[in-house]
Amino acid sequence: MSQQTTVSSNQIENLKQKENNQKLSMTWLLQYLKPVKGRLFILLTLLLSSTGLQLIQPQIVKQFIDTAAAGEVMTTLLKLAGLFLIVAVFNQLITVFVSYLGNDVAWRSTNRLRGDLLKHCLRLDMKFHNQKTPGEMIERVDGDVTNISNFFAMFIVQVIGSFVLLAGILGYMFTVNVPIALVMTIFTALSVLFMMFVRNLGVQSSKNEREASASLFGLIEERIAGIEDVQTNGHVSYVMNRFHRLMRAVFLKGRRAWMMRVIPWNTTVVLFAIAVTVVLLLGVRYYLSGDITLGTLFLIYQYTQMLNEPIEQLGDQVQEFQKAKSGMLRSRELLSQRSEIVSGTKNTLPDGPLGLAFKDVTFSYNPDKPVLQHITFSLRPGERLGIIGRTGSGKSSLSRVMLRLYNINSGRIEIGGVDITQLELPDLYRRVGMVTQDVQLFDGSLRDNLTLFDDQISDEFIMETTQRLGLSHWIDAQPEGLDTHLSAGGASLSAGEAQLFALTRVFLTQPSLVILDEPSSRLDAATESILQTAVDQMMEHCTGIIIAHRLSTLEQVDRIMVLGGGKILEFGGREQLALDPNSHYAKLLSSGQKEELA
Ligand SMILES: Nc1ncnc2c1ncn2[C@@H]1O[C@H](COP(=O)(O)OP(=O)(O)OP(=O)(O)O)[C@@H](O)[C@H]1O
Repeated sequence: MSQQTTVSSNQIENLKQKENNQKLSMTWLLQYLKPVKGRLFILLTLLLSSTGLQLIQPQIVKQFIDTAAAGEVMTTLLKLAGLFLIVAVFNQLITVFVSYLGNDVAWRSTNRLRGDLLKHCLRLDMKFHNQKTPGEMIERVDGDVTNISNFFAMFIVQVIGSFVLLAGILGYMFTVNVPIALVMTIFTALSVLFMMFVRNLGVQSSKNEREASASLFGLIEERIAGIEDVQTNGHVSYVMNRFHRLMRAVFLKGRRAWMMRVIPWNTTVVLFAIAVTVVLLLGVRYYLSGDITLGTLFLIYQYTQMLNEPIEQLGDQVQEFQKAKSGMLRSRELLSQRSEIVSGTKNTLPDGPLGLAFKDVTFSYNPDKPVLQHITFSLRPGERLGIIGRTGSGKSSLSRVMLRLYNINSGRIEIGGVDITQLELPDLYRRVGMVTQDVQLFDGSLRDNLTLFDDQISDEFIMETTQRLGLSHWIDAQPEGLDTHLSAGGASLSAGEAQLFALTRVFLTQPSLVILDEPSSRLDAATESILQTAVDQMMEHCTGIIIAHRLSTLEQVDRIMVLGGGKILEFGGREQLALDPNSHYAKLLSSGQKEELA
């Protein structure tokens, strides 16, 4: 009951956080800029210098024109030309460095965000991961952040630079000619206000675009992961059909998002054309009336042209901002997802084999379909339980809830006398081991894959364990023994070898309670009997649960549980049940329905 309360309060918290996302989307990102504030400061200083130089350049040209028009000496003109060259080259160098530093700041800050997102995803519960494909997660951890990164890189450089340049141009123009300066200011203010106003126009469509793109990645990842099934079942054309449909959605949503982003830009282009015309007409009038020199007329023209660039850059940034904002919202949304599995605080499990108790446990993946119903049983430390039952009867689910991959709906599970919800998760995982039917290999050496990157486990212990479990001849056959590099995905192991591999992995951690889900289903009879003896020996030091399809796997267990439709049909001592002709177990044994269980 208490877990149900936790779930609903988590959901409420998620909703509240979703509401706050809109307000917080910029502020929370700033924390990622904190570690790079030194670089940001240098960036800003360079940027201001570059802006200053950009403002000076037309002034030199103005001097040059006025000097030439006044018929001054050649040396003054040459000096002015030389000065212009030096300022231009220096400015270019600063621009290159500003661009480098802008990208550097963006990468440094967003890589931390990528790391936080991945760490967060790895901690989210199975219910969340069941709903998301790995491809979709890649897009969310990397694609969304790349958008934010582009925004960081260019935003800092361009927005601040553009505003300073605009302020410099307009400020100077007021000292030259007030009416022209007023026209330029009105045009600039209109353009900037307009862009502020339409800033959010494309956020939702950009978010939709990213969602469509995440689905596309999800499809590609899922189908490539199941390539064998896709090829052997002739699914290629079906997959291509789905692919084209998703591509179409990406295209349509992308086009809409693009259109929403370019509207502000196009509008400012029109505004700019009008402004240039008015400024030029006024400039010519003042020149003809002798109020300004030819050099000043050029300066006015040049500064008007220079207004275009920062305004365009601001326009580009509005687009980038829209893309980035959708990325920020999605990243923030992901970070605010809370795992339903909350770690407890106790790490007080007793040493040695651990007892286990299920007390009226009910569990379902979806509310409408109960998977485990009122399960009550207990095992003493060191006892072994064999679980049998038809496909879909809930055997694997029983082991998943024991390891807190899912929270139960009601009831209580105790390991070593402690409610598992009160246990620290790392303590639970350290003491309880599970071998499932799926074995995942990671990119790394054979040793790393067996120890799961735990360098406390010695090579001698690995070799001793693999010898007992019958995997040593396979390791010996590898070119570099334990140092052999294994590729991710498991393509280099047969299904049976993978099962031996998984068993070795779990026994290397010396668990106090071990759950073996169909440990020998993919092994031949000879290997199975060798393995059986080894597993029996190793399980002498722990409590064991064996989920089996074949009754022969269960000859050494103390107790038997028969599951059916998520309920316990029978639970008792193996020998007593075997002797009771009315028991399910005895009937299965005598009728030889060994395969029918599977
Ligand atoms: N991730 C999941 N989401 C929703 N339903 C699930 C999920 N995993 C299993 N189920 C359902 O829960 C029920 C019990 O499944 P479970 O895997 O525990 O059965 P099992 O007895 O281990 O079967 P098998 O012998 O085939 O391994 C099945 O009806 C299955 O469809």
